[in-house]
Amino acid sequence: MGSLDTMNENRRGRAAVLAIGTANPPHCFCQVDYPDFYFRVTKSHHLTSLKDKFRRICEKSAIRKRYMHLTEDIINKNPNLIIYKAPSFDARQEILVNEVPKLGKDAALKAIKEWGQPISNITHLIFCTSSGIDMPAADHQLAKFIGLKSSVQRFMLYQQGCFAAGTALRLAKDLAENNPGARVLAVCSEIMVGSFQPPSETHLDVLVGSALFSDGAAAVIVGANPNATINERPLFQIVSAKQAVIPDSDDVIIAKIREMGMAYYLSKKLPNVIANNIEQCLFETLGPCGVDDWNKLFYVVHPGGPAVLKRIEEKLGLGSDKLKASWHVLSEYGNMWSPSVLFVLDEMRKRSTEEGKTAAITEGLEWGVLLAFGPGLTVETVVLRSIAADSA
Ligand SMILES: CC(=O)CC(=O)SCCNC(=O)CCNC(=O)[C@H](O)C(C)(C)COP(=O)(O)OP(=O)(O)OC[C@H]1O[C@@H](n2cnc3c(N)ncnc32)[C@H](O)[C@@H]1OP(=O)(O)O
Repeated sequence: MGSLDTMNENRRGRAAVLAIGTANPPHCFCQVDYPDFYFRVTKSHHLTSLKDKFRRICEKSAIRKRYMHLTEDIINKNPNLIIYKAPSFDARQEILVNEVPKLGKDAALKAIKEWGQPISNITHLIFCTSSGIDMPAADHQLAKFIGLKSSVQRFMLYQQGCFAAGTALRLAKDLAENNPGARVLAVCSEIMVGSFQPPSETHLDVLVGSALFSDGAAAVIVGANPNATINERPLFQIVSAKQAVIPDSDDVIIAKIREMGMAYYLSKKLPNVIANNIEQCLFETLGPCGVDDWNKLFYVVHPGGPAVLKRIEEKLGLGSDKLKASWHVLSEYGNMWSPSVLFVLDEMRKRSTEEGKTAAITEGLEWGVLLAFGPGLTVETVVLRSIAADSA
């Protein structure tokens, strides 16, 4: 691992995550109760074999609970939401353009509180969502909600799916390292009202998404040269950030925005395609530093689904606890798309605090990697260096 230290050169001036905040809507659904709820509110009782299949998927999902903005009341007020392919775009949009920035605000305010600096010190805003689309966009709404100054430089990343947090960290790193004094607020916020569909015998992938997807938002503050005199503390340095597209995988995740809302398709190949290509992404990033034992890193992996995490563990030969933060987020929150991987990052540093480790991550490891993936298939590989609380 010695040559990873070459990545440590010029570490002054390198961007770091300075704070993390997360938020969920108030309604919590227990996974064990969800099949009854889902088939009742969509008036699909008669589809008994589909319900049995959905129950099997829920049982295998490794999810204990999820949070959702969507309630029975909202569904009753918008009856087209439960008719497969019925035009319902306007009703979905109405909810999303209002709620996505609000949920983002809750996460952003938590991150800002932890950071402890005045909101006026934020110089850049990155907002990511695949839930709803409007102009002025969700970044503008969030800036108003939290009172960002009007000179803040905004970047809106729409429709990147589950890899968007990796893209946001990559962009935040560039901004923080190339604009002296920059403090970047990056927010990912998703609400599944756009993708909610009733069970359909002709579109079985809907059962998978309905069992896994959930709502959440996460925010980070990123900056270089943290100012210790005002108590700015780096949690994770962003050492490098790279995007790659897996060849011939365009058809593995598809999401089409249509009058029926988001029509998504999840190939059964997905867990294997990701797992078969993840080592190449790690080699390209960490191979030149001589890293060949993947167990010497800590992992912040998008909890796309249990099969995805299992296949990655198998392919990389990881010990059974290496992805435990991802499994935990999957269990307690489900797959929230873009914010998921930032929930995992948050979980990592919370665990280390509880376990009294000196480094900011479990197992006391200094070097780690964040892996976020989504449509394309696109993989974001972000190398992180954990900063020990006592040496920050
Ligand atoms: C949005 C983004 O940008 C990024 C994302 O995160 S997209 C979401 C990525 N995640 C996925 O696609 C889910 C990956 N799959 C899984 O995690 C698991 O396969 C699972 C939870 C769905 C099922 O668990 P499993 O241990 O594989 O159980 P398994 O018995 O093989 O499958 C259960 C049922 O689901 C069905 N199933 C699995 N994957 C399916 C798919 N993609 N489409 C339709 N049905 C599927 C199986 O056919 C099976 O049906 P039967 O019980 O009738 O035989």
